[in-house]
Amino acid sequence: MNAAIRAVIRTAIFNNINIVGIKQGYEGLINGEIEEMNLSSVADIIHRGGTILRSSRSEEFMTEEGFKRALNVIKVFGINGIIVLGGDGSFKGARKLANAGVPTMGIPCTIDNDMGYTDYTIGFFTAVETAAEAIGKIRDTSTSHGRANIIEVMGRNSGDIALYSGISGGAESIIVPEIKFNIDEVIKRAIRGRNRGKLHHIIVLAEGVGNPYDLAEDIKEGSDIDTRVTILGHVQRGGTPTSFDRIMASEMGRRAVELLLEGKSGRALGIKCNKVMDLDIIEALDIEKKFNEEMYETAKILSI
Ligand SMILES: Nc1ncnc2c1ncn2[C@@H]1O[C@H](COP(=O)(O)OP(=O)(O)OP(=O)(O)O)[C@@H](O)[C@H]1O
Ligand SMILES: O=P(O)(O)OC[C@H]1O[C@](O)(CO)[C@@H](O)[C@@H]1O
Repeated sequence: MNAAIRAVIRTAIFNNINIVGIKQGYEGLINGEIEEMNLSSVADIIHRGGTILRSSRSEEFMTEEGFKRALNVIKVFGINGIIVLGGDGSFKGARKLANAGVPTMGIPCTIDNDMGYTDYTIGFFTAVETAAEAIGKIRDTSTSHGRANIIEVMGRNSGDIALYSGISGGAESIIVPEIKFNIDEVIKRAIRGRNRGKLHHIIVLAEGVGNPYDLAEDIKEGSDIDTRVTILGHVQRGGTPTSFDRIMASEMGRRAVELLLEGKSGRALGIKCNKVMDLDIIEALDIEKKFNEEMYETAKILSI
């Protein structure tokens, strides 16, 4: 996210526009936590994880009263345009602001990659990299002990982190919310692997599909293979961003400012076939995220 903040601020300054940073997302907007930004405000952050502006989940912004307060702060601070960095929840807020007459742009920043209108969201590949690295490390101990290891990754309702990190990490099974899973098939794979001399066994589980500890019990019972669980958790939300994330963030950040300068509002930035694009934020939110079943099939074929 920092790379996107840097791109927005530098592009604004390049175009001689005064720019402020709103701290803590919509919560900070309501409370007037707003700071003047300059070239140095974003120095030395392109390679840092997290966000210098910090983040929050704001219940208040979703109330009529809270939203009115936000509009008032926008007026008081003389803000003529807002660039929202976040996932679909943040975009719903951005759409509301645009409908209320505040020129608004949305840049997709979420590790979940759960926004249907864009191929990728900023942060996703960094989370995948972290998960894949963890899988590699767990695979070493899986081999040493001859165990099965379940690694639960994040993604809310999206299985993309599980799918991409599972393929990168050579997982034997990948369990995602989009595809109904069959425990017998998972057990069969574990037994098949063991019978042909495989020492490790990696199962990547997307959060929310099921309890990883129950799954471990079932695998142990069905295959007689000792099975351990690792829940990766928030480690996936930090760390040095990948170059691809930084590049997407830089391109989208620049474009978001330029679109505002062109007088546009209510647009969602995204990436399609390696090109930065934008479309109406209402349309963007209506596009359903499609799970990449072909890629899932690849994972199944390769882990035979
Ligand atoms: N329907 C809505 N209308 C107005 N504002 C909303 C709406 N949904 C969410 N928001 C605002 O956007 C904020 C961020 O949304 P949310 O917590 O869902 O995260 P997100 O943007 O989807 O990103 P993440 O991927 O981190 O979950 C919420 O805390 C809330 O203030
Ligand atoms: O950090 P919190 O508020 O518990 O939210 C966790 C959720 O946020 C995400 O990390 C990003 O949306 C999801 O993958 C996860 O389900």
